[in-house]
Amino acid sequence: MQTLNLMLHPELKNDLPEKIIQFGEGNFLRCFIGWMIDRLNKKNIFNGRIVAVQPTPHGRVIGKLNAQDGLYTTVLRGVQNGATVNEKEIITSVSRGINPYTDWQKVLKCAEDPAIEYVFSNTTEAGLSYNNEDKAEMTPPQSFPGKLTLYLYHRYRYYNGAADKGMYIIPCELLEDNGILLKKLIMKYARQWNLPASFCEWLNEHNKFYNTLVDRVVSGYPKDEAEEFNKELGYADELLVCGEPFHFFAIEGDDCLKEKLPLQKVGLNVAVESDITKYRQRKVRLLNGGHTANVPAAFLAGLDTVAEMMQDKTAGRFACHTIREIILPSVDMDKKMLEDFAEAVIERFQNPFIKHYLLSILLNSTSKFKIRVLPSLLDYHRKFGEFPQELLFAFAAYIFVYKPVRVDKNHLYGLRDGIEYELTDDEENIIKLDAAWKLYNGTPEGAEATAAAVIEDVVLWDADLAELNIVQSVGAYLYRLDKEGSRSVMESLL
Ligand SMILES: NC(=O)C1=CN([C@@H]2O[C@H](COP(=O)(O)OP(=O)(O)OC[C@H]3O[C@@H](n4cnc5c(N)ncnc54)[C@H](O)[C@@H]3O)[C@@H](O)[C@H]2O)C=CC1
Ligand SMILES: O=P(O)(O)OC[C@H]1O[C@](O)(CO)[C@@H](O)[C@@H]1O
Repeated sequence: MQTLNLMLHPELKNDLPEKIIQFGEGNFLRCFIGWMIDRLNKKNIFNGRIVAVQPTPHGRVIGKLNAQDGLYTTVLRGVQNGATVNEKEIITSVSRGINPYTDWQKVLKCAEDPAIEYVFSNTTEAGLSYNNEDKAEMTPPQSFPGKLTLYLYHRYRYYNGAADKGMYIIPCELLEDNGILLKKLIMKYARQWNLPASFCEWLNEHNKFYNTLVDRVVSGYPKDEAEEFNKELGYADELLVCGEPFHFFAIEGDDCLKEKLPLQKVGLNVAVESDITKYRQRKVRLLNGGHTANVPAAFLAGLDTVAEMMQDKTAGRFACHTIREIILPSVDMDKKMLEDFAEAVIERFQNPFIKHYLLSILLNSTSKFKIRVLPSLLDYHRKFGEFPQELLFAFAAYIFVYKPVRVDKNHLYGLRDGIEYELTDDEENIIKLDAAWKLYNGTPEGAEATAAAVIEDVVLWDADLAELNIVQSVGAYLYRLDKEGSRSVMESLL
């Protein structure tokens, strides 16, 4: 089988100028930014390509990307507005990849190119951070913000701080106020490395950092189906990336960016607005909260993926009910906007092509519960004067998955149907949950003591939940989970 490249598909060659430098070459960026820029180019709008830079020394993508002349395939599969979507497309918006650990000068050369005005990134949440060991003399520094500092400093010097040579910097890492954070990190490097104050002024005045929120589930390379894809497409593509049709990109920005990068013009689901808080809240509460409120109970009921959860007669109905009837009304936002988003989330969760494991979602459940579910529990009470039983049960189900058979630092091992499973969370959280479960002696009083130890821990929740008087109810659900099992409790709540 031949590999996808320009020899195989010479008609895909284009000579569009490079306009974007992108830190990251992972699945998400290829199926989101690369795909969006391709959409623009195919409509003759942006007419520019992306240079992708590998963020860590251990990348395996750049070699393949260059061997394929920057080409790769996106496969978007799922149900959207009731209709089945199955779109396969060769993306031609990436010109080349650079490994900065062997070719740092090539990266700096891009900083000299006046046409390259945009920076995109997705280096995972871990990548948007400061590394004390980074030095200005390194070629390159380890961290992404360190690399970008030197990149921008090179551009600043090359153009003598020209006002019109600043960059549009659009990080896509899933962190609140990611643009502000990236700018802070760059400023910190500039100070730490004693770069001139005039460089910081240039950064401040002539470069724009945007906060964003990205949303699309990208499952990556379809290992189990690679053979079938190769046969169907007529070539082998090691960078083939699968994702869902749904996509949403919110950018906290102005009309200037809307005009320069007119993503909406080609029908992309993009919002460029002065405040993106509502989009973040909508996603965190309904999509991520929809996961965290339902996944522990579904996992305890013996299910393994989100699609399985949604197909299950009990867990699926329970998840839809919790999202539509409990979480949604708790959020203060335009009702129609929330309803549309909730229906889209339910459809996305039902996507049979995406294998999203419940155990992956259970990662760091304590902080997830605090940020994603607790606000819905509290807001519902504030608005309707009572606590929703579904979320009290969700609280109990979260505590129940942490019932340990043993713990090891930041890992906790539980037992489901006689088989061990592994959860990962902060070590301090694991210690607390482990200690709370030591209070359970198989009685309703023991379950209440366990619930109290978790709920009344002010550090876990950054709040004093004792005054809510929910311990008794959560304790009772905990006891029922132990005696009846998750499925039976869910059924009783429907
Ligand atoms: N796959 C998805 O559905 C979505 C993923 N995301 C986020 O995007 C990020 C990347 O996901 P994928 O592209 O699916 O994964 P991937 O494994 O394909 O790509 C990961 C990328 O991050 C870089 N990276 C990893 N650790 C790093 C570090 N410590 N410092 C700097 N760079 C680092 C890698 O070099 C690579 O470029 C994740 O943090 C994820 O939360 C966001 C929305 C959807
Ligand atoms: O609820 P979790 O575990 O964060 O998973 C959320 C999923 O939704 C996304 O936030 C979609 O944008 C992805 O990062 C992830 O695949």
